[in-house]
Amino acid sequence: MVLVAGIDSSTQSCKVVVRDAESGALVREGRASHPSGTEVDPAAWWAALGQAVEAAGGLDDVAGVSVAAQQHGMVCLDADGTVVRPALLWNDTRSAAAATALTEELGGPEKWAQAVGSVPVASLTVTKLRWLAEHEPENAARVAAVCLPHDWLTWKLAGAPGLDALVTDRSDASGTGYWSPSAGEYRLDLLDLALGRRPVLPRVIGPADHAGVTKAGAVLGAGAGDNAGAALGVQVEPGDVIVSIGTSGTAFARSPHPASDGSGLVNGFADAEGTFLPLVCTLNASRVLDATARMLGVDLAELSRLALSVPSAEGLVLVPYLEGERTPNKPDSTGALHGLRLDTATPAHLARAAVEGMLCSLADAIDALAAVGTPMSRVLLIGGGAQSPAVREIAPAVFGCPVLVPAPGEYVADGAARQAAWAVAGSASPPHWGEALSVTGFEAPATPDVRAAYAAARDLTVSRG
Ligand SMILES: Nc1ncnc2c1ncn2[C@@H]1O[C@H](COP(=O)(O)OP(=O)(O)O)[C@@H](O)[C@H]1O
Ligand SMILES: O=C(CO)[C@@H](O)[C@H](O)COP(=O)(O)O
Repeated sequence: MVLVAGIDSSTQSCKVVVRDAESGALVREGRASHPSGTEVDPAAWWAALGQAVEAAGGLDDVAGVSVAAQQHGMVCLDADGTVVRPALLWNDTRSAAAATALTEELGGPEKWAQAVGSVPVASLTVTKLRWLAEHEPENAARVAAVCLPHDWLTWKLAGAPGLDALVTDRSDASGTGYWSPSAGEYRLDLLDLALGRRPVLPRVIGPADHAGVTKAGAVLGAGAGDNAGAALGVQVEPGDVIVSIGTSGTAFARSPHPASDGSGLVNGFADAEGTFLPLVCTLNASRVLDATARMLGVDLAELSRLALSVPSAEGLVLVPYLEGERTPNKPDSTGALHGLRLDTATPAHLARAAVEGMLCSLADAIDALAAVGTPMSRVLLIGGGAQSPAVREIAPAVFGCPVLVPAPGEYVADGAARQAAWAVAGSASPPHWGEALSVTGFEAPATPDVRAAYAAARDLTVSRG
């Protein structure tokens, strides 16, 4: 049996799956936690990857490995390949003012959407480089190469062979803000605009190309951004919209055409199969449930039970912008509770409002995807938050359509493993694994009143000052 491994280095943890390259059958798996915070020393990801690999029984017997990871994080290397400063993650909002300035300097949001498919917000790497140039000029001067979390981990797995060996893939390059998905080329002028010069950038290789070999001789795949990895892992079909509830909330679909949305709501990313992946991303998803459970002094299972113990939050609205927000672009916002009455001041109503508020922000994300013409025939719910019974049952009511939940799994790591199998096989398209995706369907009458109450409340927030 030929084995392949897939790695998901996500915001909260590192997950490794080892699968049969031909059938896709799961052979073994492992995971390890990442530190919290919005800036992280990449060494912590490398240590977690080592632990997760060990928990998965090692990689000495695999023929191929690919890494998918959280997108956008700025990893700066000096001329010796040493990390210059802790990586600024996708959910770090300190570069919000840089995003506004860059947007104006190029001539407005529409110009950026045309240039690179996305309008700068604090999440995009290009804004983090501008922040570095302005706030840490000494560190900026030491930067010899800039890469992303998955690029850096792939390079480490290859033995960190020199800056010229850095590679990335289309999906993650498309989240930098200096690579054009429609042209398939870096926009070095935008790198100049942000940083004032042009450090080494990873070479962008094709979806089934080889990024090198590991010490043990396994082929390294190109890797991917985690959402593109999930699309590969779910074996997404035309018309599928994937909604992922992890640290980030995302809604995305594969598309044959690049997206360009001057409103900034939709990111016109590339996917990991040679086409495109229009995507909307929020900063507040599963952690809204974690935080509400903490406030109520209960675990996630009890939070879910409480949320389902009342038929509605009865006008209580939780605006979920606890980390500020990316979509809509409100980096300085805070969360809020509106409509509180004596009779709704109960743990059950608060639990319900948290689930509904988080889902309403994702319903807005689905609407934004629809507004750029994304075909939608079914909605699939994945990510850690999709394990919550309350999320599964309330999502179809808030989204106003049936929701399918695939069997629990590590779909990002699975996508990376499928890419590794593709790289090993050298075939024209990725291998088809197994039967049709096993899903459970959830349906509920639509609750437009919940969306309306949320729409009336979502802008009523105070800034974090
Ligand atoms: N049963 C559950 N109910 C609600 N949330 C859950 C449940 N199980 C896991 N989660 C949430 O999933 C999140 C982690 O999901 P994951 O998709 O791995 O995130 P990331 O990819 O951002 O690291 C955590 O915030 C955790 O609270
Ligand atoms: O910024 C984005 C997508 O644009 C996020 O989706 C990150 O890629 C982090 O993903 P998770 O760790 O939450 O899965």
